[in-house]
Amino acid sequence: MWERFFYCLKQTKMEQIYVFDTTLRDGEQVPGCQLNTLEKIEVAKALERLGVDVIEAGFPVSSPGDFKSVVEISKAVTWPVICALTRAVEKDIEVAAEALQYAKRKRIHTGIGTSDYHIRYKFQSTPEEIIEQAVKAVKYARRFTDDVEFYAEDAGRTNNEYLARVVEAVVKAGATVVNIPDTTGYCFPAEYGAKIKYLVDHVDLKDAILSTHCHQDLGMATANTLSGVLNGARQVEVTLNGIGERAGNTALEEVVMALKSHPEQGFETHINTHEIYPTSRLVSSLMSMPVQANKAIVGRNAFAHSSGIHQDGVLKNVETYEIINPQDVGIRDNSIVLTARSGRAALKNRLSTLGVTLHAEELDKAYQKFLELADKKKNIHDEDLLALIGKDAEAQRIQVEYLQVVSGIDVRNVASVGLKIAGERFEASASGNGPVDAAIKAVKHIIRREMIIQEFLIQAIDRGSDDTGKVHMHVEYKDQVYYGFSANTDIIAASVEAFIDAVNKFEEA
Ligand SMILES: CC(=O)SCCNC(=O)CCNC(=O)[C@H](O)C(C)(C)COP(=O)(O)OP(=O)(O)OC[C@H]1O[C@@H](n2cnc3c(N)ncnc32)[C@H](O)[C@@H]1OP(=O)(O)O
Ligand SMILES: CC(C)C(=O)C(=O)O
Ligand SMILES: [Mg+2]
Repeated sequence: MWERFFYCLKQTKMEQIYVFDTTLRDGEQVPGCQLNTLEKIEVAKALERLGVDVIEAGFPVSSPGDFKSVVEISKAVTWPVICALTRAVEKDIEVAAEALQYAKRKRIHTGIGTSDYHIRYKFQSTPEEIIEQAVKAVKYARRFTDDVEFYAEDAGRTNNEYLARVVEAVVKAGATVVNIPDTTGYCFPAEYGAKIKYLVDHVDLKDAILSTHCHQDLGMATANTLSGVLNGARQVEVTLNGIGERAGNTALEEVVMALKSHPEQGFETHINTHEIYPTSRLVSSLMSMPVQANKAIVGRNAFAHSSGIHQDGVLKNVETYEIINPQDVGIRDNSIVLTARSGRAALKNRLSTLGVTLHAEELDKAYQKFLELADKKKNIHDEDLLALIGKDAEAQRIQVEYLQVVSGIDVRNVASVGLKIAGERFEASASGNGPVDAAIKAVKHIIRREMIIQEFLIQAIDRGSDDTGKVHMHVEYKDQVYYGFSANTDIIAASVEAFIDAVNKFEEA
């Protein structure tokens, strides 16, 4: 890694790769992913924070809703270029220009299919007529803006010689970006790279740049995009989480992090990578498109280590198994997931974060118990561990038998608690300013000591409303502070248990 870093320092200049995000156009073509205008504005603003250069906001002629969204996004967003898609049809171009009227910087993206499949079957046309229509469309679009991008749909399956003629013609007509889509995700990386190189070598591109737009039908979208960049493309068309038609588009996060992780290749983008994960989450939740757990960069497991050898390595030095710092993409931490494939190092580390230090022999014993449990249970949580090493409720002098709480808005918060102390049962009720206050007061009616809660921290372990809440508590008694801990999906129960955990410590002392 250092070698790459020093190589990079020696490089005089990194080349800029422009990031063209089409989450709101190609991504939104996915059934079930349609967003309303307000949601699109929210995504557009997130894309602006992320630092994309171009936002493809929609296809205005396709519906009044899409038209309105392009208008509103144009008003809401300041920095990125706002782009609208059209066919090589005058009406589409006029409507796009109208939708873009409020954009601070606007681009019309027009184009037509150039492969034999499209020319013969879709248009029943000829290669010469298609070039004519393409040129006409670009010239027409230039009447409304001098930022015109042309797409040669199905360029991936278009003969290179003919494609070069199309590109030459549209650049002469005024296109400043020419998009070479692998619309069907058919190309091999070397083939796609060679296509871009052929165009770079055979077309005068001093007034235009080439763009990649790759699809994922064979799982090669990112590889093809990078191959395009290495061979001369200077814009990449991508979507968050790789969403898009059929199997999807190239994922923004993959290309950006691949370029960032390989500075020796000499490319940079304007992306603020810390915004990648929050933007990915936003897109996933608004579009109701879950991200697969093993998705590169943004999947739940992308930085999770579950096998013992990996966990041991990561704990010694995270670079043994991580090529990206999760914080660089906006993920707070890497996670060590305890499973039957974990080793002693991971177990020891997790126990120490719970305030438990074990000697080698104790650790061996705990590890055997841990393996037995892990063979039965998929993931081992903190409360499982505490129970495992003997901090289970059964072993404590004071145990919570039951807890019942009534709380809510505009009701009195009351709690009833049953405790078992040295085998004998005690019950009490109390009210408080909240459910936790009521429950702790009820406990204090039973255990009549001068106890003061000094610190009280509730944390979610993972995420989601079904998550386990961890409670850490410092309870002062007779000028000494005792630590209490519990984890429970019910945070009120966890709070009472943590309090009792601390009380047990001074009762035992
Ligand atoms: C690869 C891509 O992602 S391309 C973008 C895909 N996105 C969309 O299709 C957006 C949603 N589409 C729509 O709302 C509609 O299809 C519209 C408004 C664009 C067109 O609707 P309609 O006029 O009803 O046409 P329809 O969808 O049935 O057929 C498409 C027509 O456009 C023509 N066409 C397709 N692409 C192009 C193009 N790039 N340039 C010129 N004409 C084109 C087709 O040949 C067909 O023409 P025909 O009816 O003369 O055979
Ligand atoms: C409209 C074009 C750019 C497209 O999405 C494709 O060819 O995949
Ligand atoms: Mg596409």
